[in-house]
Amino acid sequence: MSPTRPVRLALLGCGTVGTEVVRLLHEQADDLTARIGAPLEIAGIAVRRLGRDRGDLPVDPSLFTTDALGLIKRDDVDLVVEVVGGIESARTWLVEGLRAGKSVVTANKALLAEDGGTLHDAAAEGNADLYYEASVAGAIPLLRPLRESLHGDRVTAVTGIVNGTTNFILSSMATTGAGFNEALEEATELGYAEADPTADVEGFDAAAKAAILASLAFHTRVTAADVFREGMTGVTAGDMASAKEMGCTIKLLCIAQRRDDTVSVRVHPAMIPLSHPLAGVGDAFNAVFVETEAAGPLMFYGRGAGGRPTASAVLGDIVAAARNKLSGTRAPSESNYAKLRVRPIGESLTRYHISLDVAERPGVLATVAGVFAQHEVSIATVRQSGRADDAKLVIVTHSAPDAALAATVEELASLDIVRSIASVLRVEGGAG
Ligand SMILES: NC(=O)C1=CN([C@@H]2O[C@H](COP(=O)(O)OP(=O)(O)OC[C@H]3O[C@@H](n4cnc5c(N)ncnc54)[C@H](O)[C@@H]3O)[C@@H](O)[C@H]2O)C=CC1
Ligand SMILES: N[C@@H](CC=O)C(=O)O
Ligand code: NA
Repeated sequence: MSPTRPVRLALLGCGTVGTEVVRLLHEQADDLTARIGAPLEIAGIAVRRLGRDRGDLPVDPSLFTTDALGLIKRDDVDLVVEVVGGIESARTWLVEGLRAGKSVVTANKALLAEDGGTLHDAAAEGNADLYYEASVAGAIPLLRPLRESLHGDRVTAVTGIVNGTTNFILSSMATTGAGFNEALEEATELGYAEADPTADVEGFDAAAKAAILASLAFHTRVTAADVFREGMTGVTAGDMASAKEMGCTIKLLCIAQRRDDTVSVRVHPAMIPLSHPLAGVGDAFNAVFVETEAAGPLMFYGRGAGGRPTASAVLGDIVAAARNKLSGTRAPSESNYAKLRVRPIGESLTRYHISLDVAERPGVLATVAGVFAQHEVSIATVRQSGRADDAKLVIVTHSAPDAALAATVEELASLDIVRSIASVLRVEGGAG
């Protein structure tokens, strides 16, 4: 294309992120033109409903259309920017655009984690770019470092807080004692939550991000179905209080680890010591540790959710894709040569914090300890409190295969002397 002709983009979606993309395109138009070497122009904006009052959004109303596919197919569209979300329609749009040689910028982690392979294949077919920095950890530049800067190194682990909504809720529960519903409502108002916040609180959103991170880090296609997922709706005020007593807090973590030629990828709430760097990551902030063989530990921190921070990442990708268009080049394509086996959760090494209500009579502790021994799970600490019917045991284990820990908990639950299992939490980072 001629360097003087504007680069024209089809914007799909004008919600929390889409409106901020429009604003940034408007506010930074001159700088963007200088950085790209040609102006960026919005060719059209696909929305669900026409005629909605969009306040002071700096855009010509005639650009709105409800025909996303028709917009993508237009000859004057160079780039497709998708900030709608969801799977089916988005997949159709993006595959159509990529196959036709239109580069794509998307924030859609759900689609990338479910069927990223189809998008990457379509990008290769159409010789187009597929950028998705906003899909994981919002504004934080994380995917480009994994996709480019660290390609001379071997990543061994990626651990982090990658969901802003749940971090906002857990931080509120830990610091102000706010209730779950109240904190979720506030996170939704602030534009952090997904259209269906179940995706946040049940860990689906973090699991999608974990799959994307693991795919990039380990040069292996990892999908959401490969990720062990447990949400944070089971975390109670009691768990938080118990964590506090032990000098810990609770965070929803994404953990992807390489061991030999296998990887494990999991998302679950975990107890971590207050001295752990992730413990201090509050509000809707995200933080991700990347450990590599040569570089050692790297930490990425910033805003993982919210319209404007996410739009920043989208704009960065738009600039990269527009520059490539103008110079007739393409970003590095998908790297999935390693094809490592994904280990099931049962094979992952974890530690458990188990809180039990038990009968207070001689031999109870020995019986409980015997169950751990039988499953070859070693106990790190035991605390007993209360008397008579109120006796409570808090046990923290050493690291063991998750399957052995789960079997231990199952057997404990079946004992007469165990009145109830008050909580089971995994432990990370030396807590306990
Ligand atoms: N809000 C955030 O903090 C972040 C969001 N994302 C992702 O960005 C994407 C968009 O998220 P939000 O802006 O928060 O969602 P949103 O729900 O605020 O916006 C989506 C917009 O798409 C529109 N839409 C639905 N169906 C459509 C159709 N057929 N044609 C055209 N428009 C249609 C909706 O009316 C809505 O305005 C999602 O994939 C989300 O996972 C990624 C990172 C952060
Ligand atoms: N709902 C997500 C938005 C960003 O990806 C979150 O809360 O992190
Ligand atoms: Na990012």
